[in-house]
Amino acid sequence: MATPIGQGAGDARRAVSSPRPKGRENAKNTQCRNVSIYGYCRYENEGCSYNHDRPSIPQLQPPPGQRFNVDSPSFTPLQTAPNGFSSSSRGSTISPKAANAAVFTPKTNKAPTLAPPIQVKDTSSQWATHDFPEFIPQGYDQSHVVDQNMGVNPYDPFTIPAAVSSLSVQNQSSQVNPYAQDTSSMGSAAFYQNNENYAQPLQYHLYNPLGPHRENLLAYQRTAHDFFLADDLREDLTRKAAASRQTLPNSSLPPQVDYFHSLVPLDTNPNKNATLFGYPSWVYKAVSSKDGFTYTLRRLEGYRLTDEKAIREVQPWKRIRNAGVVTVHDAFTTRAFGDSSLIFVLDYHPLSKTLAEQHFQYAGNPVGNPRFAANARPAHVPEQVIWGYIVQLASALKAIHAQNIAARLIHSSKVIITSKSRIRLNACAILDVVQHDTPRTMTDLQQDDLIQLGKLILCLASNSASAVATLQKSVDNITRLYTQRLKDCVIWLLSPPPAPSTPQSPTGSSMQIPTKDIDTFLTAIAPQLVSSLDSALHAEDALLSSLSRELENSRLFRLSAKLQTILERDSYEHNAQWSETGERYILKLFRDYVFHQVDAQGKPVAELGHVVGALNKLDTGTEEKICLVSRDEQSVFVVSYREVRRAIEGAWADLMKGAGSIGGAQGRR
Ligand SMILES: Nc1ncnc2c1ncn2[C@@H]1O[C@H](COP(=O)(O)OP(=O)(O)OP(=O)(O)O)[C@@H](O)[C@H]1O
Repeated sequence: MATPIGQGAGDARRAVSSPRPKGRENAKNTQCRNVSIYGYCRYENEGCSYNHDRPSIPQLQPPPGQRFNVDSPSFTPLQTAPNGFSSSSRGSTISPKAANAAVFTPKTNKAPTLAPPIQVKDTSSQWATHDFPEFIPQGYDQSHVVDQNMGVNPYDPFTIPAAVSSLSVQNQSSQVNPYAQDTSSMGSAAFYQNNENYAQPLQYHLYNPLGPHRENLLAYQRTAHDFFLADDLREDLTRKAAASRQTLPNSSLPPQVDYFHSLVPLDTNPNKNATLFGYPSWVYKAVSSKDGFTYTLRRLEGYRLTDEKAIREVQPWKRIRNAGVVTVHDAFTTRAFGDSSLIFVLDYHPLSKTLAEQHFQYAGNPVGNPRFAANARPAHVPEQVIWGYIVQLASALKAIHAQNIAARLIHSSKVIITSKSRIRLNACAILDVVQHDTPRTMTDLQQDDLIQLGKLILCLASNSASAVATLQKSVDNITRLYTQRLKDCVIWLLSPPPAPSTPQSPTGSSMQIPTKDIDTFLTAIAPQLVSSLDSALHAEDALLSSLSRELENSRLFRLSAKLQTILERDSYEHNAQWSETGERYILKLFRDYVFHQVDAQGKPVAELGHVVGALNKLDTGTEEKICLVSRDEQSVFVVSYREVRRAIEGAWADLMKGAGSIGGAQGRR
């Protein structure tokens, strides 16, 4: 435990090598002030001249009138169950005498918190009637024997580690402990308690970042990036979160549209193009009062529903769950906008852009889209990106055609980019409702999907939304910047499907004409599928790695929260353990050590690396020692992280014993 090393101040960050206390002539008559709570003076072997009286350690003796002999029951440790408790079943090798002997009951100063009830035969056994000396295991480091006068907990081999006892408190009160560490391996932890060779369970060593290591960098050379989520990813997620929370007070939009409220327009283009749907369309973000989630509402202005069956066309779309399709949730008509409008409820993907906004100059906007500079030229789309789009759209079409429906609208303004190179079809189900009475067959519509896909790829490869107007020329131009394979792919998609009848070859045998459908297309682009899958797996690895950094943050946050929950509580102000000589005083000093560092001139030091490093070492419970200095610089303690950790766990367990509920009144104070 904490070893006070006397008066004097020092740099709290200084490596610990404190001078030996000076002796005095009559020091032997004076009780050493450097004795730790375990009765151990670290300078004793180096000639400390103070008095180190300790209580004598009783040795294992037979009770009076008895001698140990071969028939004496030998001490056999109870078989330890995986949970660390002694098993009640005894081995068959115990002699009958041993079986009749009283159960060995360790004498401790404090009842163990979690020990299972031990049955003591109190009448028949002489062992129970005599004052049996305390059992000291061989090889036990006696420096841990406690000086009773120090008033702290003695060493007790049966004491459950604080972490376990806090667990027990948690279990007893059936509360969820939000600060609890993973206790899945506590069974083995209990088994190895106080063992010299005890290795910390693996979960305490999770913070083991692989290189490059930044420890040797100076504070100003480090960035928060070293410890937390990458800046670009964090900013992206934060901006998306902010966008999805955005509201528009005082807007002229209706406050309520069916079960949606808080409408915010996503459409910044006031010039509506009615050619795609046959109606001008508007897009809003809105919050559902059914589930509180944010959705996208696409409104077709001026639509009048004449046939109830039309709106039921949305049903099969609700079943489509594909990463390349914006999920359709519902459709309804409303008069909330002062007209008769048709509303489609879709998933909301914050800050998404359409392919047209991303890759083309906004052709339909004479004023110029504010997101693009007036003279901005669209950048050339790399072939790898185009293949990525093809694979995603092909996968979406596969899922759609498998449900015996068709996308019907694959257009650069109706495909959105939701994150880097991630696209989704965004106008599904709309034409199914609006053109409900179309005479076209499903096969025809599905064939048209492939042609529309070919046109979209052609536009992307030509960097122009109007490339389809000069189809042949645009196709010929593809090979200037892209491979022949991409050109072949576009030509195949644009070409009409083969005739349904199987023609006869000149020799009279039937010829196999390849069908034109999404399955054939997927087979043809198999190499691109593989490379796309590889890219997706790499992206997943990168995200998982980022996620693991956040995992550490949550662990450290919980540890820090635990520390702050324990410290500075009114109810503990007059508690001896928290006094300046008490066992838990070091927790206050440790808090100062971690968060209130000052330099030699007394100026605040705010070094994130130090905070993260110290909390990690605390969580791990390393044996590394640190020097804690009181604010008045009159007391200096040398403690290991392990000791601080134990003190925290003990204090936390005490706190939880008195807590009504962990998140309750006491917890919130
Ligand atoms: N599901 C969605 N989630 C988030 N944003 C969306 C969603 N659907 C569309 N948006 C955004 O709304 C804006 C308008 O979309 P819209 O489909 O109306 O495109 P547009 O270019 O305005 O086409 P049109 O000229 O046909 O109106 C775009 O910036 C788009 O990114």
